[in-house]
Amino acid sequence: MSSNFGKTIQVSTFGASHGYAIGGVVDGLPCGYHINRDELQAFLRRRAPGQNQFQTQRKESDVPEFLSGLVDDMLSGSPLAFMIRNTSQHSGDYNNLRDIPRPSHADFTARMRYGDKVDMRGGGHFSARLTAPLCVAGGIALQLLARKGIRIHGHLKQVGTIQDAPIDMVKPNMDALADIATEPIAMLDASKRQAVESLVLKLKGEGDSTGGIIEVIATGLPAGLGNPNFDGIENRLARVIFGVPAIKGVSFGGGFNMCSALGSEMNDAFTMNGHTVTTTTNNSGGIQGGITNGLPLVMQVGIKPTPSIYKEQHSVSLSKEEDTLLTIKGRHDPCVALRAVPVIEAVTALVLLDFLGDIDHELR
Ligand SMILES: Cc1cc2nc3c(=O)[nH]c(=O)nc-3n(C[C@H](O)[C@H](O)[C@H](O)COP(=O)(O)O)c2cc1C
Ligand SMILES: C=C(O[C@@H]1CC(C(=O)O)=C[C@@H](OP(=O)(O)O)[C@H]1O)C(=O)O
Repeated sequence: MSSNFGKTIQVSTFGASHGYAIGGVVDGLPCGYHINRDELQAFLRRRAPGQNQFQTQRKESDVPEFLSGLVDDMLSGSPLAFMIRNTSQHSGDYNNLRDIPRPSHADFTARMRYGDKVDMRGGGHFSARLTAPLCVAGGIALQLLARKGIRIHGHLKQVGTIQDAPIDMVKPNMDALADIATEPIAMLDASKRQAVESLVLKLKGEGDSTGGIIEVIATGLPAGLGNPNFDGIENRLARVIFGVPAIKGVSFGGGFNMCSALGSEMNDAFTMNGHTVTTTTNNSGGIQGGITNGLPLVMQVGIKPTPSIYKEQHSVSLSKEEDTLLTIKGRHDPCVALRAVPVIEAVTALVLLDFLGDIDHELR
């Protein structure tokens, strides 16, 4: 299983949900940057499991142990390697799933690809547990980008059918987004947060799950980042974002709403702001031709409902080759989108840092 991405900043993740540890290696980070470990840990806490009633009850502290590349909290320029020990595996919960695959998890396809010895306890290497190392690498990338004046924040644009207040795509209020980052339901509109809490608790009680849409915004990017035709900002973001489990779609700016609209409604008119070319709207989401135009990068990420639900489901017994009913155990998120906001921020930061490394010699 190959798990790596990046050109100037190369990231790989390793481990399995119920193995000894998970971790990552990041090559190409610059030398001599101080990393604020408290800030990094606070970022990891936003994703960590078992922190409130809206999440999986598996508790992991998710404290990374740095093996190389960080000396006295300073990046040393050599490959950054780290691991996070797993401490709360309940592997017995997965015994029946060796024979009866969970609908819409990776149990069946992993077995088709790798055979019946594949370790799928807790989702194995396919598990969202592997998003913790992404957040370690991405949390560091966010700190490096912040020093270049680049900010990345996300919110839950939608959970089930409940929609958050829209953001201004030309002048997003990044402080407001930063303020809600540690909310268990990262929505700007407090009344919608309450509605989502009720929905998620109701679904949890019923043994069901729901999906959502995360919107991530990056500001402070220079115009001119990205390459045609297969190596643009959208291309590389989509490749890495689809590496996050449960992602089913990525769109930019006006997204799919533009498909049924008119050009006269959607085109972003150019205008001068002093000596800078800008646009009056930002339906392009800050990207045209795969290249940044200097406007905020705006991206929506569609997330499916958690596949592991506690309702009885139809599946098959692989050994008996017959249809059967499945009831699962384990500790699962009723809505994975809630914990995925920092994950999408993290991978966005890694991809953007990778592009900036091409043009910014300080970041090499
Ligand atoms: C933050 C996060 C938490 C997740 N938690 C769970 C979970 O508790 N139970 C589960 O079945 N799937 C969970 N998933 C999703 C599965 O890992 C994912 O659906 C599965 O690996 C199959 O991959 P696919 O949905 O991309 O096809 C989570 C995903 C994310 C991003
Ligand atoms: C452990 C994490 O999330 C896990 C992601 C996950 C899955 O199928 O993706 C299934 C569950 O695993 P388990 O049954 O072992 O508790 C979640 O708890 C984590 O995010 O750190």
